[in-house]
Amino acid sequence: MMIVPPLWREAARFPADLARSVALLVLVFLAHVGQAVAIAWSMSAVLRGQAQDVLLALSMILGIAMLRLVLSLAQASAAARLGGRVRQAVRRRAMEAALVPERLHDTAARDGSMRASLGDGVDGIDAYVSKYVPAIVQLLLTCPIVVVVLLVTSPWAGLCVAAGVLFALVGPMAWKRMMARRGLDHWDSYEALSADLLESLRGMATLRTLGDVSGTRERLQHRSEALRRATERVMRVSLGETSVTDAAVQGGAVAAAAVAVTHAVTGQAPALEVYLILLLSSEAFRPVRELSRHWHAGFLGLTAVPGLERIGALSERRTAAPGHTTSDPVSDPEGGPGSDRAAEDRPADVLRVRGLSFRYPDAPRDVIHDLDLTARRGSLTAVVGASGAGKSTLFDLLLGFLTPRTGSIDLDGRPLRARDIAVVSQRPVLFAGTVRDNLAVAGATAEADLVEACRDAGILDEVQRFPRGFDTEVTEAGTSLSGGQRQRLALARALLARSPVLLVDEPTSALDADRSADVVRTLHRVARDRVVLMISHRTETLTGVPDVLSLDSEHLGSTS
Ligand SMILES: Nc1ncnc2c1ncn2[C@@H]1O[C@H](COP(=O)(O)OP(=O)(O)OP(=O)(O)O)[C@@H](O)[C@H]1O
Repeated sequence: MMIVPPLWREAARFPADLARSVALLVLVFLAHVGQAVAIAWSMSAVLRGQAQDVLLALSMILGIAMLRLVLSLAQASAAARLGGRVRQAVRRRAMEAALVPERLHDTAARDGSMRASLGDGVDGIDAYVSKYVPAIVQLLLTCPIVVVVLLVTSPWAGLCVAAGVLFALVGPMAWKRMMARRGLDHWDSYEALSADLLESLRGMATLRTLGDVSGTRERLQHRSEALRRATERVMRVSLGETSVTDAAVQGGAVAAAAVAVTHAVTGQAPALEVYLILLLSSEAFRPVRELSRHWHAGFLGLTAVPGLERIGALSERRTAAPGHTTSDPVSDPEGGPGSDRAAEDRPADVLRVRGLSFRYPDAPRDVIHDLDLTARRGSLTAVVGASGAGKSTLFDLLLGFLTPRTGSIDLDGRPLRARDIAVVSQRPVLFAGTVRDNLAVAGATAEADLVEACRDAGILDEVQRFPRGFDTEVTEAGTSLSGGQRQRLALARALLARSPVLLVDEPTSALDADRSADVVRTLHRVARDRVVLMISHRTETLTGVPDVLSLDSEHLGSTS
């Protein structure tokens, strides 16, 4: 028996569904017992030559069989409902825990592991909760009743069955720890293979360029081999568990049958009792056999728990990456950076950063130290600095993805909120869907707005040349578009957000000189209506920018 407390808690979150599933399972079991009693009665009636009783017993058997069929169907449906609800709740919590800005800086997080936990891990929990938990409860409720009935009918037969049930339950516990260890090893191997595979697929271009495709294939084959070995080890344990359970069940049933035969031979008990002992002792082991049948379900659930706990799917509270908090000082309570669809058309005048300091966990010193910065509506503000100077960190602080150690970030004298900001990153993310879907992430969907934003971002002519215009499908991660097109589409999306602050990280890195000049002109124009802060590595983009701020190793100082 594998009792996993976190999974019992998941089941207990839906007490009505759990109770319905267990109650129906118990009723199905009682139907089996009723049928066994009716069979015993019919057989003894045959022996006694009482045709009327035989007919009555046979119709009872038939009636109970029909009832059992209906109950079994209802039970399967109740179990599926319970499993489905638990699965949905766990996935919801996993999404809440995963889609947080802190994850951006969680250096231990691997997307492939997350995918494995959300897919097979959650399925494992469903199986445990919908099949294994009700089977345990059923066993605990029903086995003692049948054993007591048997003890009353024939103490020896009752004792044989009780010993068999106990041995079937306690026997496999002898290697419980080994079972858990092998299960977790198996899960770790599976997670590692999933994560490596996903990263290899994403990095295929790099692997090809570096000529390491075959090396990666080999590494994945090693992983796959490790998973195969782990699976075999698990199967061996499973075989052991099944053998012990089977031996206990068969041993108990045979011993009880021997007692029944002895009664029959010595004439100690009437035929009805002998048949009852034979049939009930078999029924007493039914819950044990069912539990054993769901062993795999229980095991899947058991192994999925650590992965799901790691991503915070088994607790209501959001988990933060190590060293970070889930609080968001630059956004208001309703609007975390994840809920920041910009809603405000109202322009703001000045973004002011005062005394800002930040240090990465375990880093020896601040990456941003006592930083002051002012960016105003009306003209473009650029931030320059050597690689590693902290430009991206500054943006992450402004966006609320990181929590400053000290300092404040204000917009027109009030704390900056995540929803005040639209952002164009160096490697903008586009999602699978149409061009329109990708632009609609920012909120506005009116055709005229899309056209205007795309024109401003210098992408309109290309979108209009696409076979289906705004309804052209963009493949996952925008791979069907060029780097420059992705960047300009992201700029259009940011313009549509109409946020009072626009952060742009090197907006021209993927553009040719003409396009680059166009985009910079657009930014100058946009900066008349909102605060625009631009990270720049290219000096040509700084032409005409009145405020160029240089981020040196520890603080920001104006060079303009
Ligand atoms: N998650 C992290 N954990 C620890 N240190 C980090 C982390 N992210 C960045 N750093 C460190 O912080 C410093 C600033 O990094 P940041 O990415 O902000 O620089 P940057 O100016 O944007 O560089 P680039 O121009 O190359 O993009 C670097 O020394 C970097 O190694």
